[in-house]
Amino acid sequence: MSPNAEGRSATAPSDEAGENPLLRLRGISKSFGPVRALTDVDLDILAGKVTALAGDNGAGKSVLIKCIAGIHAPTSGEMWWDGRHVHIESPRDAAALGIETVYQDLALCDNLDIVENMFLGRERTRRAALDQESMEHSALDTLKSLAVTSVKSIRQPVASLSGGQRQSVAIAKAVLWNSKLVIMDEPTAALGVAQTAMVLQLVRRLADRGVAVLIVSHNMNDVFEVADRIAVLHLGRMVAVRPIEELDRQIVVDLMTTGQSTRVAQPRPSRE
Ligand SMILES: Nc1ncnc2c1ncn2[C@@H]1O[C@H](COP(=O)(O)OP(=O)(O)OP(=O)(O)O)[C@@H](O)[C@H]1O
Repeated sequence: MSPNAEGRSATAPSDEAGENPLLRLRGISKSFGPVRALTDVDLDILAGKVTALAGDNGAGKSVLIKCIAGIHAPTSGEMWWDGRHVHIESPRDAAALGIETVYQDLALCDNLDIVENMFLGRERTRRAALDQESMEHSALDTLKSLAVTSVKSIRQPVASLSGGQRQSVAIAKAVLWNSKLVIMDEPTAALGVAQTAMVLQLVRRLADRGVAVLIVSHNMNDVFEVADRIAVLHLGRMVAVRPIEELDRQIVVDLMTTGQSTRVAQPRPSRE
């Protein structure tokens, strides 16, 4: 991760809402040869809030999260992390800042058990040997702190876990490593009703601990269940970033499909 090119101590432009975002994106564009995947995208990601990233197929959601995760380099645009100008040039840079991305199928290694997965690449050692006891304790404590009680043994290979349990372990891993921003790509896409509810509860708990969560989802029920705010991409442009109270499903669908909506949100019961 390099400081900004000019070496200036740039601070982020201030936000209209007066909140200091954990991550601020301004003017992010990304082209692949002649294909313009993102155009001039602005987005603030706030600690303690779930931001849902919505958009039709091909709108640019994956490209945007990959720019944040250090997989794609934006063609232009700027990013601030906690008020500091940054260039995230690799997944390692993203990890060093505290950004964890949970991809639907790639989050865990099937052949390893829960503890091994949670400590993969960051194993604890004691007297030149793996400190299994300490890793088991920490893994168990973290799962308990998130009220994940459905796994039988933390020494189970993750291949034997249900989809919801796998997502839970991936979320617990982010908590264990003190991630500040957790990006989740379609976390409930392969899950049934009960498991979806469990994972959404965990997403909420993550945010309630002060973690910023960015969740990509096509599922409007999930989005309205868990998100505090929704950002909508349309053909690579950010057409709206609004608190959930100002939106309803029809507005989000209008924004996703046409890039605009003239509707006013219908009042609905609060989530509490
Ligand atoms: N590596 C790449 N090379 C060329 N074009 C790409 C590449 N990755 C993405 N694109 C293009 O960028 C645009 C945005 O793609 P992206 O995958 O971000 O969409 P998405 O919103 O995630 O869609 P979906 O919901 O279908 O996953 C698409 O037109 C896509 O074809």
